[in-house]
Amino acid sequence: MATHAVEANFDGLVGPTHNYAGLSWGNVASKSNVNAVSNPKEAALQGLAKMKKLADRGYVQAVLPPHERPHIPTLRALGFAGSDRQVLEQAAQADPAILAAVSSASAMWTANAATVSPSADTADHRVHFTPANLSAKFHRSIEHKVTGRALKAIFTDESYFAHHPALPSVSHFGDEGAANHTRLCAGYGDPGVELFVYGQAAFNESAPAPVKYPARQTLEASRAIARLHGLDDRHAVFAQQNPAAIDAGVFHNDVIAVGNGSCLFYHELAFLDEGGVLSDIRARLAGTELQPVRVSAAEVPIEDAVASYLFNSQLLNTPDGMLLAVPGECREVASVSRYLDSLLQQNGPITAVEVFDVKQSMRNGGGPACLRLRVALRDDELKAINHGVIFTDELYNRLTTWVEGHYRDELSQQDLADPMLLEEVRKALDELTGILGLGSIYDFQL
Ligand SMILES: NCCC[C@H](NC(=O)CCC(=O)O)C(=O)O
Repeated sequence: MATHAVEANFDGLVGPTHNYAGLSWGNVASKSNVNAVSNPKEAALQGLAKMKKLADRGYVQAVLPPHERPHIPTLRALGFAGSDRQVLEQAAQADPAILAAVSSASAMWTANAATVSPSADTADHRVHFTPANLSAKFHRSIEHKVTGRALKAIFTDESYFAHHPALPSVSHFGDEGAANHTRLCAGYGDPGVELFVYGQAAFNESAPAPVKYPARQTLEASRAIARLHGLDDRHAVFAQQNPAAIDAGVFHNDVIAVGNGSCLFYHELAFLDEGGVLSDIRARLAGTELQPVRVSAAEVPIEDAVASYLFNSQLLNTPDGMLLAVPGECREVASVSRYLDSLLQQNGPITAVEVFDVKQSMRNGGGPACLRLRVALRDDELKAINHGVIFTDELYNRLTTWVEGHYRDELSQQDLADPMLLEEVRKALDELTGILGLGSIYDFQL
């Protein structure tokens, strides 16, 4: 009999400094909304509403905490000194771009928090976690330490869970976590095929690479993660992302493909070698047939896929098929809306579509799939985790009250220098670790 397991979705709770700083070259939405005034309260409530809707349908939903921002220890490491207030003041004066980078709420996109390999795939049969170094962007490269602390505070039992430090933080080992990793399997408890998608081979200068925008993930990083997690050749496939897709604004593979169970939903331009990817998966997938759902450029031009974030959807099992949880923007782009209608007529694995409003996050290039980290857990593993982060009606109510009490409904780039903001954030986060039962994970708490 197959082992029973579930997929738990760990959504990032949007932090109180959610703002639009245009920090991500290659991410079209981030660049085009630079300097817009954000609404952190609305952003956090939109995220909570998504979690609530999915929890209400019976999915195992959990939350990962936001990070401490602005991050004063990083500013100190860069030479700003004095009291916390003076550090802020100096940074704001000397280099507002640095202040913006250390103030980003980007840890909300937990698809980039880590790569997770379920125990059915790994050599020691534990669930393995490696926080992503996110070395391609300075504002994201400062996330992995606290991410690692949060994951260790949740997945505490070492007989079930193994934690690795992030890979060396240099471009050769650029790693963006689960956004470039998807798992195909029969059931969540069965051995699966982990598909690692990379943008570039770092140690081979003649290999194909994008020319306009950076490739954030390297083959060498993906291979290192597979080694660390104890995945042998039966459980890992490495595929190069189409460089042309990166140059069209597909900065992570989850902007152009998503997999769940035996289904791979993808755009024809997602991979450099589409046929090779499918046959590599098929050769390894046990107990089920791969069900590819391929979207052609004639149906949905790649620009429309990027503008709508069609593929940055959550693909979830339902009793009679799969649900595609899409961002609202999908109904605003004509080709995509038409495609979604036709998808439901196809008699394929995807049998339902539901729209989620995560506009605040979308304006920084993060859709429903970016906001969640998937962790497949056997029943005994699920039991072993710290349950303070599991979503219930009670937690939803507490977090909603917490957001309403601590978050601003407007934040501009100038506000990032406000010393009151730093105080508000620390007060809020200190309370949050109590609500979630995480102990001390932030630098200001240590
Ligand atoms: N998976 C979605 C990640 C989106 C994220 N955006 C940002 O960091 C934009 C932040 C800003 O521009 O203020 C990124 O590009 O890594």
